[in-house]
Amino acid sequence: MDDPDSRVVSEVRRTADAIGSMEVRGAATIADAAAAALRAQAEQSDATTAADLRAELRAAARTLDDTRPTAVSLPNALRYVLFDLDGETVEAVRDAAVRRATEFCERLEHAQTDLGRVGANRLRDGDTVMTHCHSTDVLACVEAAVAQGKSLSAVVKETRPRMQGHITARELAALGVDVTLVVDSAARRYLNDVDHVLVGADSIAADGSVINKIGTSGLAVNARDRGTPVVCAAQTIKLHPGTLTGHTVDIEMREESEVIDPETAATLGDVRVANPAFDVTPPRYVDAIVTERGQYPPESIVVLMRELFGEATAEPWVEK
Ligand SMILES: O=C(COP(=O)(O)O)[C@H](O)[C@H](O)COP(=O)(O)O
Repeated sequence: MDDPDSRVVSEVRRTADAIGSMEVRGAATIADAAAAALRAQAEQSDATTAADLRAELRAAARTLDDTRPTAVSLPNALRYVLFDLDGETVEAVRDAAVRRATEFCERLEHAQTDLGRVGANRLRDGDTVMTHCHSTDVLACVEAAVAQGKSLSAVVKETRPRMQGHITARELAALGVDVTLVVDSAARRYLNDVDHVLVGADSIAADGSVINKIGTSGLAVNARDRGTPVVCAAQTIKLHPGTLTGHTVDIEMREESEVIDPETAATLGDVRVANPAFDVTPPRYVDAIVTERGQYPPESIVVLMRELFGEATAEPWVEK
């Protein structure tokens, strides 16, 4: 067979480009798109042997995995779809991949709904939350609380440099939440007025650290100083199995041009621009991690991780 990389279908390449350019963004949305892309690879492949189709699916998974490094939901999605493709015919492998991908996307949706119900229990009628970036898991909590008849307000950080706070503000306002948008540096000023800081996660490490949009850790430290509880809404797809065996989470560095346009940068002289996309909030600054399986103090998340992953962190798209 020719090089399996050359047989990756255009839908997979388009999805990979969309994830890399952040047209598709946010950990859960990325996972959903990646699973759907693998399904497309299985459906559209013209491989003639089961081994060829498996090699193609692995190549597609590598293409998707090479896009953004921090959200573990992406490799977790790929791992889920490629878990058990041992069939002896093309049809058997195709059916298994399509079934696993479909199942993954359905589970993701249900998990978010269940997580929303768990998170909503923390929110009381009349509460104000502060958000950072845009997280569909956070939105699910607020949406469930609103569905329970609670009236909520939100202070929304705009989240430089990509301004995902604008998406959050729009979506919360559409739910009927009373929204105040603030610049990131105004967050501390408003922490006395809020009842909860509510953030999402791209990865959760075995020690309970929360890896989320840059600025989360500073917000959490300030919240602790003010006595405001910090809650992280994260489906179990955000649990990072590699951290069980001591690996750290790779923090994505993005383009300078997201921070400052090249013309303005040129007027500054010899200045370097750094643009880390995520940071690590240590568990001592996080009060609870809300998952679809209930709420956990960050220090006990490792128990759930062992239950879900065992000690196995094999990556089936890496050729052995
Ligand atoms: O940090 C971000 C998004 O960063 P980016 O915009 O760089 O992808 C979100 O808080 C998490 O991904 C969780 O999102 P969700 O709850 O939707 O999975």
